[in-house]
Amino acid sequence: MLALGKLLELTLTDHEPAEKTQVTTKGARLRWLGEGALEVRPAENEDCGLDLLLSAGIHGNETAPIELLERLLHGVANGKIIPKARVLFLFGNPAAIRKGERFIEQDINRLFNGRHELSSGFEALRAAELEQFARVFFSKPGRSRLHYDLHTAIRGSKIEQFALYPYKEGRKHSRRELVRLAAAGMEAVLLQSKSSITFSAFTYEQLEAEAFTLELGKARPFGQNELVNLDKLEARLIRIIEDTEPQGESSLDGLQLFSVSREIIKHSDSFHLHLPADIENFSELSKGYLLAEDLAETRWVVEEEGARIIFPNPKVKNGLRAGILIVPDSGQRLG
Ligand SMILES: O=C(O)CCC(=O)N[C@@H](CCC(=O)O)C(=O)O
Ligand SMILES: [Zn+2]
Repeated sequence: MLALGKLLELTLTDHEPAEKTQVTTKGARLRWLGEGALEVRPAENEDCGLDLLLSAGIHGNETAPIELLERLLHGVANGKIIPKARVLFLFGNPAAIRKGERFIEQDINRLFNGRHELSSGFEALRAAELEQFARVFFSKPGRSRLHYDLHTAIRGSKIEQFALYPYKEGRKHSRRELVRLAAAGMEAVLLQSKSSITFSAFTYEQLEAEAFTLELGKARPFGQNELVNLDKLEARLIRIIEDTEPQGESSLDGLQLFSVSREIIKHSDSFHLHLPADIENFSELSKGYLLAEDLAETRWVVEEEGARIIFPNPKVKNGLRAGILIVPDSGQRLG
């Protein structure tokens, strides 16, 4: 196995490899770009024209996606996967991965799209660095751009694997990408309805990539992910990397669509969320339900028909989202 194929080991031991570029037996080029960042280039004349960014470990305790990227990279490094796409592998928050924590000082996934400039500390610096890796990677004109930012969730979920699709004014969500996600095992897609400060929102809004946050199950420590079944996603990612996806797929069967109705923002320490601590993602909330209260008599009451809650978290810092209210979507506005 080429030393650069062991990106996770290098990252966990905070080690800089002596050799920064290596070539696989199949002619693919691996290039170490910095901590937790490795670019794969297909052999000469093999390039299918796709630039694929795969990130994981934006939250350090979300290990199943990190293990998945590690398997893919091993496959490339030992010649079992023959890349036709350019691929950038990124482990988002190395220090947090080493500690097995979601973050050290602050959540990196709230520091993109310029937010890092308003902050300080190493997570702000890392967010700027991740933006720069992505910006350089997606700077080649005339190529397709795809970004999957892989996560696992804090709590259990009625729908285990789903994607969040960022939003940009004037840009339509792509039906074709949803077909791809369905084939990759995603059971639902949440269409965002406003700009955001996450990594996938940055690559979608600023770098013209098709970009998604993928939620793949419940977060557990390394080696304890047997309940997170990533077989379908892994098989699809290998097909994307090798450019062997089937032609003419069009089915969205089994894929539920939702749109984001509102983000619940925690404004102060007085914020109180009226949900049981063990509530699952996608739990339904009835109209009229008092979901949360905050200072100055702010009340969050469910007004939407068919509303469900995801990512409820009253422990976030003030000013950040403490949950997302979603509603079923007919898919009529897909492009
Ligand atoms: O389980 C939770 O509450 C959070 C899981 C998680 O990390 N989700 C991402 C979603 C990013 C997005 O909105 O695209 C996050 O909160 O950063
Ligand atoms: Zn996460």
